[in-house]
Amino acid sequence: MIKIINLTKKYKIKTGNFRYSDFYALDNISTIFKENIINGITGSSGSGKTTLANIISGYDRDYSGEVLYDNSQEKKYDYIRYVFQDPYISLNMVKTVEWHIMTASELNNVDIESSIKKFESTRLDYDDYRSKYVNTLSGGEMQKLAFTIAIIPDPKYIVLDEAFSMLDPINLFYMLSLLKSIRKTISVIYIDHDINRVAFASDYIYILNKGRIIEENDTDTIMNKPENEYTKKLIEYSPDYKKRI
Ligand SMILES: Nc1ncnc2c1ncn2[C@@H]1O[C@H](COP(=O)(O)OP(=O)(O)OP(=O)(O)O)[C@@H](O)[C@H]1O
Repeated sequence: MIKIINLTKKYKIKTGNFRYSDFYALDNISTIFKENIINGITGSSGSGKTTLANIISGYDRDYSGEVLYDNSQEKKYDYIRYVFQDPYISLNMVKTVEWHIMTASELNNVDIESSIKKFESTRLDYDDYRSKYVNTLSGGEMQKLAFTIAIIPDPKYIVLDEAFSMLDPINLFYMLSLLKSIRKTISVIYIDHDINRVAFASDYIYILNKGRIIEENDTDTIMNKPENEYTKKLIEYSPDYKKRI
């Protein structure tokens, strides 16, 4: 279980000559991200989703408040893995798919066969892709490879920050279904600015607005009986063919 207590991330913003003001990207938030489910986080652009992902994954340690992993401030090496929206960050463009799968397997002491199975669970055929260089893959294929590498060590949690943003609806459906099938072994924190996609994938939803969790609840309650006006607006404005302008 990941627990955050009074988590605050503050930036100093320059407002003039020698004048600064505080900007709270995360403003005193406390919650729990449960195990064995898909925890969905959504909210508008700039609401703090990536800031939160960076902190809980351990990439950003400059914050106040606490992040506890199974009630401890320290987390084991393979406790949590992070998949960024931009696959260029985690992949080596001049290496092959095979190099990535082999390297991730060796580094994590995982047998290659099981890593290949994970690659193929994303609906890409290993023999077709193994000798391809990453810089020849499509954006969606790169995102699938980045996802595979993150799940190779079987982490307890995986954080996906808009990690499937380059996939077409059919491949997105497959990947979200894959998340549902692995959530009992790898708990998921799924971040997406589209509330419909989050609702499709998640068991439980957190709504972020201006650095605060303004509402959290199980998916059906959030979508059918939202309490907060901002949540209602997110649902209302989400693209829907029947409401087209
Ligand atoms: N280095 C920084 N200095 C000042 N402000 C920052 C810095 N990094 C992020 N912010 C601000 O923090 C807020 C939260 O940013 P964050 O990237 O977490 O938003 P987000 O919800 O992930 O947005 P998006 O969906 O657009 O990616 C934004 O208003 C952003 O401008």
